[in-house]
Amino acid sequence: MAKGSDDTPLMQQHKAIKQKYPDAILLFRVGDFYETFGADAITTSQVLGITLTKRNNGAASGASELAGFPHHALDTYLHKLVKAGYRVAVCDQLEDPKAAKGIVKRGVTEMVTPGIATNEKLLEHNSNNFLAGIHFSSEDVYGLAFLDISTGEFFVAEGNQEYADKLLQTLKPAEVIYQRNNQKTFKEKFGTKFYTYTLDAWIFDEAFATDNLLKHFQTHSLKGFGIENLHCGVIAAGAVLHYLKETEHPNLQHITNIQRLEKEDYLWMDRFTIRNLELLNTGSDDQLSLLKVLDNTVSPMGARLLKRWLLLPLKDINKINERLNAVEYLILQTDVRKQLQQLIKQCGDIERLVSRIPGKKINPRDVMHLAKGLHHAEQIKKICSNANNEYLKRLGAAINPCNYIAEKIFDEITETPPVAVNKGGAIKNGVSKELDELRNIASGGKQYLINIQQRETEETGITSLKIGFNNVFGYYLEVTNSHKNKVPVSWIRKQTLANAERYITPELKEYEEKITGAEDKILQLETLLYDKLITELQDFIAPIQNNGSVLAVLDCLCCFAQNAIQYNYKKPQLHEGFELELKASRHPVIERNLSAGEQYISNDILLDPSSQQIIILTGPNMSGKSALLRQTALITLLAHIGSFVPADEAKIPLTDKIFTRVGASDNLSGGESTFMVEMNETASIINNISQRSLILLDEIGRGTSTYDGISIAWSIAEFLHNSGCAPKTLFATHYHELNELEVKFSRIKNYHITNKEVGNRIIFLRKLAPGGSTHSFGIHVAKMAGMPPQLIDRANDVLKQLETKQEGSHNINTKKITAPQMQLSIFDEHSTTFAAIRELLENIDINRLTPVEALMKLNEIKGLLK
Ligand SMILES: Nc1ncnc2c1ncn2[C@@H]1O[C@H](COP(=O)(O)OP(=O)(O)OP(=O)(O)O)[C@@H](O)[C@H]1O
Repeated sequence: MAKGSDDTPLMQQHKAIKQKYPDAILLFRVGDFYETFGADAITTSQVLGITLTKRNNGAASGASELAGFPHHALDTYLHKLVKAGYRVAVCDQLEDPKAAKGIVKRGVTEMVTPGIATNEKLLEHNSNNFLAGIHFSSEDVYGLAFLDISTGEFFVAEGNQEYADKLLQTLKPAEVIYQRNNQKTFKEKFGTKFYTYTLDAWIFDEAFATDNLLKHFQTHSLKGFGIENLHCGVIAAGAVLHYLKETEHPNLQHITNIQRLEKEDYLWMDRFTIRNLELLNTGSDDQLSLLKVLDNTVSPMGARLLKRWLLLPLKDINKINERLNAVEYLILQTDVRKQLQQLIKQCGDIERLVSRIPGKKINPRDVMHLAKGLHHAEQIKKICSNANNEYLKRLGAAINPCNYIAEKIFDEITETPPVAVNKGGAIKNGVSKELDELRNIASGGKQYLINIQQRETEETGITSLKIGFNNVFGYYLEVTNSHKNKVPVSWIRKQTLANAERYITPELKEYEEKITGAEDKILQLETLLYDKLITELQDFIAPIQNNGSVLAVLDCLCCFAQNAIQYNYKKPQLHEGFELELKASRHPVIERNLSAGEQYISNDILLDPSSQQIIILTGPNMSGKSALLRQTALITLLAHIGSFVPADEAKIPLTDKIFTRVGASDNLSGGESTFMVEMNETASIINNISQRSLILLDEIGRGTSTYDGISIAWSIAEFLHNSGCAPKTLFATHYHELNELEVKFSRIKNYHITNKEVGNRIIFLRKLAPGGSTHSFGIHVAKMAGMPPQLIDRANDVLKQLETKQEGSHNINTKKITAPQMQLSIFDEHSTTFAAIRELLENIDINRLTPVEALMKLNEIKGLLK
């Protein structure tokens, strides 16, 4: 504390602490309030909508801004500040103010930031809240660590920029920390959407990081975790642990493991694919995502795991089959599944409850919940051990019901304990002799007061005599004015009310001291006993946490079984060959979105690298091309997470990567409609394909002029065909010129989606059929839109000319097209309408015209006719 300062001692203390946390809002506990001062107060009052006042700090500094709120409202206000993007340091009183000599000792007990949140209000129960650390090496190697402090899950990974980006986009950390001098690079490589915080360079040092990890896990090497050769990953993980300590989070005993996220273990989907397939979000609230359709889990642990499974599908056929077989068993054994779901549901969020044990933030009600959860876990263990399925048996064996501590909790904690231990009544009778005695005194003392009241009433004849209590002078005897004259002289008057007087007696005071003394002692003793129990509970963190992970897996398996029954999904056959064969397959999300009475038309799909590697898919707008492409990818993905699939039969080859690319104009709402983006995205496929990849191209090339688009689409298809690794590809397009590819390349096949014209209407049959379609669908749609027949005839005419020209030359000049034979006799050649249409047509540069623009031009012409 600076001597000679004119600030009050309290403000000097505030200044000294604030200096250590300059970029955080300091919530400074003063009595029953958390106060903020100066700039912090201005921000806090704005964010929380609380009053901003001034406070006199001492002679020199004058007045400073002040904003505060009662201490019991901390949870509510803290999460608002953090949600608004602020870092908040909570500064508490570190000693009992009554016992303090001079100014109360204060210190920051916790720093809360978006990535380090344990408060339920800041967390979504079905999503992880990851803090990520990222380390950049001089080569293209990135080390990443992801830690969810609210569950104890800790992952580490290493890879190139694309992998780093994919993990960041997939796990969506709430906060990313990295080295201060990498600020520019981080923004260039990963964008500006993440909440970030930068740290000093010295923290990103391998020896320092290794030391941090070894100390934390209390091991001699990192070999046991299989991460010792992930040099950059270890640095990132070490930095994350350091950051937790720096932000006053020393109690990390629930972080018991660190897992390696190996790129090669998972089916790869880049972020365009995750977005295009609408796995997690659709961009519209009333549309379902795949996750929403699939998520019938019954616990938050299961919901969080399902999300991870969806984003990181397996590539190991044995592990996938293990899940599929367990799901099959749970479908057949409905009772087993229902019992498991019922029990898992009652267990609560074990992972998040456990994370509150190390800092002793777990309350008596949570502890009781945990003990009940352990009882349920024991029953789950029994059910799984009796199951006729190896994987379920193994999962059952992994559950540890921790009987000792569960029984101890049941023995010591009351059936319905209070939320806060200092409210009293958390510890059962019979746990401590001393506590029982004190409770007898407290309740016996109260009885004694009742006896005094009765005795004095009889002796004095004051029939209205009452014993009451207030905080100013404790217990008192209250006498209404009509009985005032009967009051004995030995009573001491303390208060006069409108119609009564209040008195105390020495006897009353004596018992009062006994009672209140006992009550204080009871609370102290209960807190002590509770604390002892929690200390013991700390030894069980690892097994309880492991139970949480096992329950999450069981929840997901039961959920898959339930989905299979409810949605009529079938077991896929994973194989190590390359053919993909689906019988009567459906789109899992669209079929759930259909209105009553509508039915999803199923389709057979075959992709075989030796004969039908690439399918060119044509069909009118809205016929179902994109749906067919996506259902192929989604079924492949579902099979790789161990789920049954929406198809009567599905032979799925082990797949290493799924790529989907959508032609730019489909992405207009995402603000990424440039052709450049489309080409960038497609280029990354070309550079990453393998024999086991599945590629979906939806109208690639349409972001540029027709001829450019066709040429690019053509050459991409040709490249994929001749690439040597024969990746399976579905290519939806409106360019029926691409049907020519089938003639030239042996493994490219044309398919179309059927439809039927009935009068003025088009009926979508939505069946996949061999052969390309040759229709000019744009003109067809114009006809459906009600354009005049003459105009449609003329459009067909122009189209024919264009097609003839195209066959002869690729450099069509619209100016050279023969002037139309005027059939639009309704116009006088010299009329203004005719002139306007002519000018419009002459100004069209067909080379640059996309199909959508052509439609809009037709619409413009129609407008001129009115
Ligand atoms: N097999 C099907 N059964 C029932 N409805 C379907 C089917 N396929 C698609 N649909 C419905 O048709 C709509 C349009 O499908 P989709 O977007 O796949 O058409 P598209 O041919 O790709 O159209 P465009 O060429 O305009 O992009 C879907 O949103 C869905 O509601």
